[in-house]
Amino acid sequence: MQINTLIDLGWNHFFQSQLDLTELENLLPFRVVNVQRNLIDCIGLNSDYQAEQIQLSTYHWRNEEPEDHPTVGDWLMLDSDFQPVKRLERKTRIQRRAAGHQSYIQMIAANIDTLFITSSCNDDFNLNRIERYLAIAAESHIHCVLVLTKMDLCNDPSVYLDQLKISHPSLSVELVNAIDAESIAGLRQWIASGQTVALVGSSGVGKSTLINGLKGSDDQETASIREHDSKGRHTTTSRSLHLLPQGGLLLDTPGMRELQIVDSAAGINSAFDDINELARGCRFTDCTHHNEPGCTVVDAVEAGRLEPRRLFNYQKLLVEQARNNETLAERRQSDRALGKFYKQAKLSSGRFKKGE
Ligand SMILES: Nc1nc2c(ncn2[C@@H]2O[C@H](COP(=O)(O)OP(=O)(O)OP(=O)(O)O)[C@@H](O)[C@H]2O)c(=O)[nH]1
Ligand SMILES: [Zn+2]
Repeated sequence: MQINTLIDLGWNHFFQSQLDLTELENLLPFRVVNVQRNLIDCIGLNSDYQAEQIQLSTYHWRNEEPEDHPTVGDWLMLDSDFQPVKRLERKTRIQRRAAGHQSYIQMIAANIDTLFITSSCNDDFNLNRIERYLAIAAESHIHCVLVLTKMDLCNDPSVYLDQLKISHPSLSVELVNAIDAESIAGLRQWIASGQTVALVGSSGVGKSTLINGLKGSDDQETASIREHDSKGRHTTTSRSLHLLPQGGLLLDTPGMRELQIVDSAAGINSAFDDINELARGCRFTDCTHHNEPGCTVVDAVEAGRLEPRRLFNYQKLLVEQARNNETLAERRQSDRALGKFYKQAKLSSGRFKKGE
């Protein structure tokens, strides 16, 4: 697609408002489209308003924390020699804390507007996994759309749609055959011009098929951008941020594809706000909703107003999150507590089943 304005690359008021007049006049915003080892590819408009791809070294950020290094989706401000001056604050961020290292945060992607949680209409469909992705997105207030693929291979998609209606009545769901261009056309409503969408989901659900379908066969994004680096060499790298022919951008990196761990309790609590709402009535403020007296969450499960599966998944994600944020020494200590949790959870689920 032709890049005419920065808006085509996802620029908006949030980024512009971080600059003063002098910076606006003298610096060029470039968006990071790929990061490999010590090299960063970014696209922006040069001073003649021509789209240009630049390759930078990460040297400028050598003394900064890993989370402050540029990641795919970031906006960088460059001077007229295409040298980095600063990185703009991120609107949203997907990050991962390296297991066992409380301090090491690795950025996976930045400035995603919408997350396509991809699942197929078969055995891959798993509400717990969908909730895990919802919690990751909630951590950074990223809007989610559930894309259910392989509808053509499924006799009765209503089996899945009905489950979603009960568990997640307000979640937007798109049922598609990822191989069929007409079928995926409806997804475009979620990828408006200047919007950045990322895909997550298990291997084989159809993420690559969707990306290729949305990009279309006439892949002109390479042709319309001049490639240039500081040494004037041309570079060809496969990008992680793709410009779509109708506008909008698709972010696809191995890190996004492997996304598993929910990093913050805030994300989990926000994705399970119904449980938090119920928990306000619990007698104890630190109620774990297992077997404490006066627990309104357990009451809701027993009364059929909350799925036991959903409560268990919430508790499991919180335990996992806490464990991921521990140092190795703390982790050994808490392994015993984790065993206790599973025992307790098993007892509770047995109790719920009896009550059904
Ligand atoms: N019939 C049908 N086949 C599909 C659909 N979506 C994907 N497939 C097929 O499923 C297989 C896997 O699809 P991919 O797009 O490679 O899956 P992926 O999610 O990118 O997998 P990873 O690269 O491992 O993450 C391919 O053979 C696709 O052609 C669909 O909606 N209907
Ligand atoms: Zn409780």
